[in-house]
Amino acid sequence: MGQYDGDPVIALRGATAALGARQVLRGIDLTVRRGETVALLGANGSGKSTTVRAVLNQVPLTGGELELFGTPLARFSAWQRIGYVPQRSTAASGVPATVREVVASGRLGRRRFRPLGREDRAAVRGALELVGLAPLAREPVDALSGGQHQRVLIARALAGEPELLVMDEPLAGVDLASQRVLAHTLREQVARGCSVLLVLHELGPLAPLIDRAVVLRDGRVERIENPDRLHDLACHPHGSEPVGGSDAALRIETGKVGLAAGEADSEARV
Ligand SMILES: Nc1ncnc2c1ncn2[C@@H]1O[C@H](COP(=O)(O)OP(=O)(O)OP(=O)(O)O)[C@@H](O)[C@H]1O
Repeated sequence: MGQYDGDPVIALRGATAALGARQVLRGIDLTVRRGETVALLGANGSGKSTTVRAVLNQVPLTGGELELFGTPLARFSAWQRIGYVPQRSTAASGVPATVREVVASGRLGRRRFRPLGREDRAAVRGALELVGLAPLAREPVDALSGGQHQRVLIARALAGEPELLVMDEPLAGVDLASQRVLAHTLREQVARGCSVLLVLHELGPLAPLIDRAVVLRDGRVERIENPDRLHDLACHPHGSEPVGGSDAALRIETGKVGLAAGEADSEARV
């Protein structure tokens, strides 16, 4: 953690999106800079997953702009630079596969259907070790617990050696031991310069790793919290105690961050 004057790896400005007939994102500004770890918080249905899926181009924007690694979405194709751990999914697909095979599939974007080379094998091995699954590498994924599945999905994302890691509720259904493994893993990723965007309900053991928490409400950014407030947020993740009142404009970090509803500042490091 420290100063983040690096280039934005995610720059989402004024993003709006709909699911079916429902307007789900109502003007989201979100910037994640190189080396930064940003948490998206908010109540159920506030739009966290949709924001993440918009960043990954899984949900089309109806308005606003998205740049990834400085490139407008329409021209962006380097998806192998991004590792994604989806929400509450399982690594088992019904097709028999070992832990190692699932993790190795995270190299597909890098090796473009060539057989696994030495670098690929080293990356897969490293990812398995990082999440503590090396001893289970040959096990069928179907035989794993929920928390172990989550570790497989994280290892799959890490195997691609991403520059940006996007995780949707990586702590969901994960015991404390696995949460600590995840905290260790994230720390390692950040140490090698990776940027991280993660959806969380509770900060838990990840709290010390978070540089900024962006709290969503009803498809908008309600407020942003810097590390000083993260301890309180760990106790009140859904903003039961808004700082300065929920309508007040919070001035954080550079002093440019206007957070009152409808006051999203495109300069803001939101
Ligand atoms: N396929 C869909 N069609 C219509 N509305 C949807 C669909 N999927 C989600 N929504 C609605 O979009 C809103 C935002 O959903 P989203 O999953 O982004 O919220 P979230 O903040 O990630 O919630 P949670 O914490 O429960 O995961 C919710 O009100 C949800 O009901």
